[in-house]
Amino acid sequence: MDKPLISRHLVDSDGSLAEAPREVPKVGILGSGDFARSLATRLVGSGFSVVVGSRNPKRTAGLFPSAAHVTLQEEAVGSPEVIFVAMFREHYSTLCGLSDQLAGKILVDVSNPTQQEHLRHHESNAEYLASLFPTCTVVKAFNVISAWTLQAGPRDGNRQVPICSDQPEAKRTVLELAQAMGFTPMDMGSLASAREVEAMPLRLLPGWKVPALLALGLFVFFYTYNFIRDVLQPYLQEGKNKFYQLPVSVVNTTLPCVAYVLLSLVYLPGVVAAALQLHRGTKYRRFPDWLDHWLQHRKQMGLLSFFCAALHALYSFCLPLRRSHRYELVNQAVKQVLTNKSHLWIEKEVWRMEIYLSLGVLALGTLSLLAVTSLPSISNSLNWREFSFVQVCPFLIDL
Ligand SMILES: NC(=O)C1=CN([C@@H]2O[C@H](COP(=O)(O)OP(=O)(O)OC[C@H]3O[C@@H](n4cnc5c(N)ncnc54)[C@H](OP(=O)(O)O)[C@@H]3O)[C@@H](O)[C@H]2O)C=CC1
Ligand SMILES: [Fe+3]
Repeated sequence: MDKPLISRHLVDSDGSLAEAPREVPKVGILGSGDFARSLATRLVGSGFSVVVGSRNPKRTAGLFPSAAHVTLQEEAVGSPEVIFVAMFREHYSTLCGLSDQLAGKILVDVSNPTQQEHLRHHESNAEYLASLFPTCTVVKAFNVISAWTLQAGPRDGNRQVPICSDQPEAKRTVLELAQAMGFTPMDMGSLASAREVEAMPLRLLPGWKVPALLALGLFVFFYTYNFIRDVLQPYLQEGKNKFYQLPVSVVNTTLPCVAYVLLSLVYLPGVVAAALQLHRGTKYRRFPDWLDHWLQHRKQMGLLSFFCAALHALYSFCLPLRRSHRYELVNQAVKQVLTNKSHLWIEKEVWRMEIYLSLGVLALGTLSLLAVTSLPSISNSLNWREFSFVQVCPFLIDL
């Protein structure tokens, strides 16, 4: 995305281009790492003029979109009112030489501490930055957004950006900036909340409670149904004792049911959302809360669906290991010898197994390939892997 998507030119009534009356808002970025690059790409794409401050602009300029101006730190902080500090906490103090140029500006702290750093420091990174630059206004924002999401663009699931600052005017400026970039800003109050905001990405498995409970509920429901159908009914009606099937067979029949329902719940909200947009005739209105929550849980439901499908594949490959299966095989072989008929060669079953095996190997191969190719993005986000998992789920469920 080299050029701004939002043109700053206006079209006159006669069709000719006229200059926009407003100046292109300029945003500064200090740092030239992964986050800075993705941020610059998104800002340029959202119509902002971007100036990047680097210790070594010659080396890093080629990594940024051509519309972004990459220069030395001291030159970059001159004109923009809003400056993103895309650096780690331990390097903040190296900026102290720029204090005079930075005076009166809005500094946006995007940093994320590690678990150890979070426990070690009692004040948040944003408050530390504010203490180093008392003449600036520090706003905490964008730390929950990965470099990958910034580059790929916000999705329904992860577009919320918590923002906090002690200065309402500066906070409003950054809120508007986040909105212009396609995110949904969330006002978290004063800078004292920064510690809480910085803890957000550290929370393990956020948003897993509802999908996990849903998967458990579905499992209990389908397990009970399969138990009644495959075990209880034959016992009551024909006196057959099939209770040995409870740990493996019934579980294995239940898993794909759960996987399919979860997978359909991953795709369904997208369809509902599209239908709602068509009905409303616009895509610029908020979805109702229930749909928003549902959309936000798609990643977790997709991964749980994949987990159930993978478990089903594993169980299916282990089925022939059971003693009961060996007994059935021997039983059939004896019958075959006695009746002199080839009962064991059931053409349909043979083909079924061949196709299952080949699909299984294909799915495993694809998964390994995806795992290898997604390694570079692992540090950034789960999104790509979520996409891959959801795509391969139907293959695995069919096993
Ligand atoms: N990567 C991500 O997905 C996310 C990152 N963040 C936060 O963004 C910030 C930057 O992260 P990221 O871009 O991944 O990190 P990188 O290591 O890729 O980039 C850090 C940048 O800091 C600059 N820098 C300035 N002074 C120093 C110094 N003394 N020593 C080393 N580097 C220095 C460097 O730019 P130069 O050499 O040009 O001066 C360097 O490119 C961090 O605080 C991180 O927590 C937040 C959310 C997500
Ligand atoms: Fe199956």
